[in-house]
Amino acid sequence: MSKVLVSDPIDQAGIDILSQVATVDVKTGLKPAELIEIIGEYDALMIRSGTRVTQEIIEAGTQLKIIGRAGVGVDNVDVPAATRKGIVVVNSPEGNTIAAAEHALAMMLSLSRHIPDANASVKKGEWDRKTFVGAEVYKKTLGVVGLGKIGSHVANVAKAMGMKLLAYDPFISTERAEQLGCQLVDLDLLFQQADYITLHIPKTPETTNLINAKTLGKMKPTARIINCARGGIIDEAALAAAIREGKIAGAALDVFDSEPLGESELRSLGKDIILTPHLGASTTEAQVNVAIDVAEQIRDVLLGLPARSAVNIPGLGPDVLEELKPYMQLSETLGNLVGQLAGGRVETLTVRLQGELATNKSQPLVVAALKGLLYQALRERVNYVNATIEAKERGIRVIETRDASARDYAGSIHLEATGSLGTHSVTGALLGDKEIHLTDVDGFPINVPPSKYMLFTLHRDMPGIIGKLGSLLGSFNVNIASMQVGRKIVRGDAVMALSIDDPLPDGILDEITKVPGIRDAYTVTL
Ligand SMILES: NC(=O)C1=CN([C@@H]2O[C@H](COP(=O)(O)OP(=O)(O)OC[C@H]3O[C@@H](n4cnc5c(N)ncnc54)[C@H](O)[C@@H]3O)[C@@H](O)[C@H]2O)C=CC1
Ligand SMILES: O=C(O)CCC(=O)C(=O)O
Repeated sequence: MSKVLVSDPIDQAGIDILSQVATVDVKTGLKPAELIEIIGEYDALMIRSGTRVTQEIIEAGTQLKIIGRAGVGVDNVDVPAATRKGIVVVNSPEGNTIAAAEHALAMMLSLSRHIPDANASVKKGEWDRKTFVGAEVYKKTLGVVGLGKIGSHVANVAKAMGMKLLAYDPFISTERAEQLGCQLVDLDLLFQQADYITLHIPKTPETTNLINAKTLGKMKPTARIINCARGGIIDEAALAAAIREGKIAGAALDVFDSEPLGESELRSLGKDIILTPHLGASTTEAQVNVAIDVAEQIRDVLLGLPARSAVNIPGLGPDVLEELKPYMQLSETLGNLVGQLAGGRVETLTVRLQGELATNKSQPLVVAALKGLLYQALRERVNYVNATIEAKERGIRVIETRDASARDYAGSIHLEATGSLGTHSVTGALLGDKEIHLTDVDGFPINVPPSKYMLFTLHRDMPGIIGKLGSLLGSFNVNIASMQVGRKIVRGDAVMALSIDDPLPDGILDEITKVPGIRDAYTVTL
């Protein structure tokens, strides 16, 4: 049974899902050295923002197949190091969207009305109504930096509160911004005009210290900044100075350059600053959502299935993935089969998507074909993450083609592998209840479901040949489960596909090719 380590607190709903397929150890608060010491035992690691998964930890995770981040940001995971080792990194892109958006909105209102300090004052026994006079958000301008999932929800609610909305996000369209009631503007204009600025962007080289002494200098003295995105987007020293000097009115921060927040001037700015300990996702609902979302993906990957929100493989929406999953399995099976037929080193793999599949996203199907192709060489070390890199490193040239006119089956995949021992091709489709069928081998039409052990022969279509092969296999105690011949013309060349119950004993292939009329024989394990 697989083993999963959960190294940050996650909801029991996630543990229950993981327990369906794995032994789950929950060990929170581990020091890096302690994690390095034990990570080698585990197939999967599930974290929140508390665990920093460094290259060292990834190197020590010799069995690791997947790292699951129960949340959005994966900046606490060395994703390139994981990718190099073929480890899938998954997150929960939407599970805590509402929680984070509501936290940002709560921060904005709390900051405007000094709620935290007023509350603390009353709890101390005071009744001070003068100090805590606030400002309304109604008819004020909110500048949303990053109009993704969280930024969009914030914009929607802020619009309902009567705020005027400006947005800056270089990666979204004017139409999308307009749908959300936002005017898309450049950053300078947003800084100059906004009464409130809320950040909903990832931390990247471009966004690091986006809010600095210079940009703070462009803002209104009444401006307030909310950061529930990532620490490091704001230069904290510059922000503290700007508030202290009255260059802006205040800030509400949930995230910090270094967490937990240590000694910091930010703590001494009174009612003009609100600080929360990275609570954006800390709602019961969000924690259930992210735990289930990520645990399901870990379960799927441990069962050999693709993950729906992997950050280091081609991104696919859950709907698309659901539709594509059976075809990915088809493509992988065909890749494995054609790799074994080709035998030696494959130099070129041609992937042709046919019929209805011709209009589909090809990248996941190509990756799946490569995963299958490389399986014999790399076994469990090849996966959806590293298949492309591994193929590239082996110098395998990949050609993608499409043929929408191929109409034998609704959608089919044709793979052709050319290598040191020649060229072989296979085609497959999903029939009936999405069952994989091989529909062509080396240009000969067949219709067989693949089985674990198979034998393929290339022979002359002539009387007696099937009987001779059957007797030969019988003499080696090999039981044939099914057999089919594919031929183009009577008494011409033909292919025989046999499903057998056990692997072929050593030496039998040579005997098979000695049968008059049989030119070649290939044994395959799928
Ligand atoms: N405080 C907390 O507990 C939580 C924080 N977060 C953080 O919130 C942030 C936003 O998350 P989502 O909305 O889910 O992400 P998202 O990916 O849906 O949206 C991010 C948006 O930022 C935009 N963007 C990227 N680079 C930009 C740039 N240089 N300038 C302006 N816009 C840029 C993107 O186009 C995208 O629209 C992330 O940093 C995430 O880690 C998310 C959940 C909880
Ligand atoms: O796990 C958490 O509480 C932090 C959430 C977060 O920051 C994120 O999802 O990006």
